Amino acid sequence: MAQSLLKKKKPVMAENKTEAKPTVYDTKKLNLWYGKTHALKDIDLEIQERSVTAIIGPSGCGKSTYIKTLNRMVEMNPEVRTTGEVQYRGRNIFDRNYYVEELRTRVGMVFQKPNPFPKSIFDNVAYGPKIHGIRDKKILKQIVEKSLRGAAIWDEVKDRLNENAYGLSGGQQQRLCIARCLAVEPDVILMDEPTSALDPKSTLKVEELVQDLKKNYSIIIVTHNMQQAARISDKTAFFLNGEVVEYEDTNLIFSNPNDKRTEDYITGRFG
Ligand SMILES: Nc1ncnc2c1ncn2[C@@H]1O[C@H](COP(=O)(O)OP(=O)(O)OP(=O)(O)O)[C@@H](O)[C@H]1O
Repeated sequence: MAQSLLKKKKPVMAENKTEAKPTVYDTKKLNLWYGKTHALKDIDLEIQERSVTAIIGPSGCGKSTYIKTLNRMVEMNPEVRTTGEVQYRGRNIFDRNYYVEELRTRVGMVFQKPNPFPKSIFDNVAYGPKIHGIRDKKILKQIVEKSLRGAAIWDEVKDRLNENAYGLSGGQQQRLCIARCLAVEPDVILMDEPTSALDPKSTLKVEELVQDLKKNYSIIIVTHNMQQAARISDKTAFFLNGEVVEYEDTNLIFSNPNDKRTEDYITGRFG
């Protein structure tokens, strides 16, 4: 499949490495069980701010579970048990006195299938700020415009803000969901296969948007599409059977992987 992604092996030069940025998430020896299923095993990952981190790996290897742990969404399942730490900006999110609401305000999420609310385009974006107590119509208008511009969809919807969001195309709905995320000014955006339900043109738009958003946000994206990981991410983590096999600068992982299993996966030998 992705043979072309793996260029001829070259010795790795230190200067090929991207410069380290401050850490936003530091996962230490994270283990997670769904009942008896051990889905995440001793995950150690340090994620840098204002960059795009791709999580790749075959189906069932724990990618979604990992990112749903970062905003504690996994906890909605009463069977889930975790050990280890996930530090967000230096604080363990599993600490008893860590408010999950606070975490979710800082960490937004975009899902595989666009999931706008059955409301107008305007109300979809204004929803979060309203929940946070913003009532002033002028301020809400400003937030909505800024968020829609930030999600590169303003020009397409500015004349139909009061129309139902369900009238938008799938790609537009996904960018609207990104705008809804931006409206509460998050720090991190988690994306779980955000383009898998989109056509190639909409996929390209979302990929361009992700590249643009990383100037201001830290983005962690699960993707099955290795070309996409290679195109848009700075670092890539390759998961297999609940473990991180390799975590490296994306250009290195796709040109000179350290582990044979990574090489086999990115060249399409399995998965
Ligand atoms: N709600 C759940 N209850 C029980 N087991 C689960 C649950 N969700 C996931 N699992 C199991 O945890 C493991 C990891 O699943 P996860 O969905 O995180 O993988 P994934 O890499 O995101 O897969 P895919 O690419 O197919 O979405 C799998 O063995 C899966 O069967």
